[in-house]
Amino acid sequence: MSAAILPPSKTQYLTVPETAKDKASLKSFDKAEVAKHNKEGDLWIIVDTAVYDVSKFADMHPGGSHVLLQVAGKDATEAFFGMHRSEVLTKYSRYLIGTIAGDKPQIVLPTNGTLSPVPYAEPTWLSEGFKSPYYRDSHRSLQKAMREFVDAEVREDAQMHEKDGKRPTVELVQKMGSPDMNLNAMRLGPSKLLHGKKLFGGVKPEEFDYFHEMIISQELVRAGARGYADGLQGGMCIGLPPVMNFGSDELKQKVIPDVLAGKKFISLAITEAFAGSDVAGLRTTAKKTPDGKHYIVNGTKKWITNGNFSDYFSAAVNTGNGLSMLLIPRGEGVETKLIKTSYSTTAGTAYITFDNVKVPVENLLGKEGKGLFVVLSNFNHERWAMCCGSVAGSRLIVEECMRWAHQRKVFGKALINQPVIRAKLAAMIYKIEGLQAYLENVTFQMCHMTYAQQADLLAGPIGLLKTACTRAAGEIADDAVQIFGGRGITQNGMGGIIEMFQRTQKFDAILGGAEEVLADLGVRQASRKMPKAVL
Ligand code: HEM
Repeated sequence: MSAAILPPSKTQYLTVPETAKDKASLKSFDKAEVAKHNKEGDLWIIVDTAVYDVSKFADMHPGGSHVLLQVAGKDATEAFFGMHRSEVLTKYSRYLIGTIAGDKPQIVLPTNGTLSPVPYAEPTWLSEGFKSPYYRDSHRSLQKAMREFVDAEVREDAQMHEKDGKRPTVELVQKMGSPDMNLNAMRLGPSKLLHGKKLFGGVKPEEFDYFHEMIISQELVRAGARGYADGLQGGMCIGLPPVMNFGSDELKQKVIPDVLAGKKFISLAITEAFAGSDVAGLRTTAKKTPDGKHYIVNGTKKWITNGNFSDYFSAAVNTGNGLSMLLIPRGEGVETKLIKTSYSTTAGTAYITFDNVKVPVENLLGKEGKGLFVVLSNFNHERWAMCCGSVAGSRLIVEECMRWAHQRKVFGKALINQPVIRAKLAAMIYKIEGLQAYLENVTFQMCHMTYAQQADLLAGPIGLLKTACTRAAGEIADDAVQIFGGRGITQNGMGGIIEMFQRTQKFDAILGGAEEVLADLGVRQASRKMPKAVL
């Protein structure tokens, strides 16, 4: 891998008046003119040199009209930024009527695709002045394209469905799967599926590596909706690889193109109420019919991501001679119902019952009784992908805390002036910086190892990395809530992202292998490689 050392993509920021839809209609006022509009029904305020006529809005203001009347006709900048995210200004720009003549706005807002200027909000390789040996031009162009795509097309859908609990918009998934983007296929890592395809961000199929995949995962996290992140093809990322790697050619032909195009949906159905990480304890059975042409499947599955809207289930079943993997299409005898978990039902997390489901033997994935191998074969990749998301999620929290610590004033000064707050920020920062470096090292190894080498050498390190990520996420969530106070446990407003994170960070500590199991795996693997000679 060549060490391309390029400057990060340019950032672009606009002042609030510059983002107004109808800039031409904005007028120029002096402060004395604004001061005249200081009562109910005629209420103007100034926020960062922009003048808002909130006369009609006052009664609808979620914080009440009283607080607005207190600053009527005045500069309310400080009061405003103690209570709101800056995005509120663009969302309500319809009340913007002008600017204060001669004053220069201080607040700037990012345009779509922009890198954050907040220190530690971006990984080192995207921070101005820093270098990294891992990333080439194609990584940078993909990152830029992904950031723009998430800002322009994913975030709104994510925020809407995180709240209403409905599945991610199918048209968006189909767009991601279109021949112009092929983003769904890219989310499955470097594979034959990419050959000859046009890839998003101008990446050439032959240069696509795990760093590209990491960029996709980390950028999607910036939509700030944990349930939605799993809802948006989380099932495909783990449910399709068993078909890709162990299905017959006919099965692949039938299933893969439709799933990648977003016409059909798939999930991985392993866990049961009876068994989570203990895969050997599964009770779903598949018995062959006397003519040997079908399996009859009976049993249940629980916590199946995307299960509620999936057309296919890559399911672990007991075939009497051990565990086997079977692709079960939705049909007679398959029932799914939503489970309400701590995150949004947009993820489609389901409880599934298989009641005498007839499945053709051709749907067997791999060999009968050798399903454990199929299950294990994608575990490293799945866990590594979860690490990518977890680190990016934690980083988003650091960004939020940095902003808030500088914005929020208590006891007459900004929070950042309190040593106890700085100590919490320091602990957050060194955790994410350490974890991103750890992740990049593991990713680099993945890029340079065969599949067999990865299985031999990386299962332990990835298990430990995932444990480190999720332990850190727990501590970061805890510190973030303390920094945000009541807002950290309130879903709307300033602390919304913190609240979401503290409520959902545990998903990564449980899904894809429980934290304790993976930590133990890491040490057991190391122990197995311990040379006798040094004892
Ligand atoms: C252009 C002017 C304003 C707009 C469009 C606006 C909009 C909003 C919105 C959308 C919320 C809901 C929470 C959120 O999404 O952040 C809110 C809450 C609130 N606003 Fe405003 N606001 C404005 C000005 C002000 C000013 C000047 C003050 C104080 C003097 C204020 C005080 C509050 C308070 C106290 C809350 C409740 C916060 C909480 O529950 O923690 N607002 N405002």
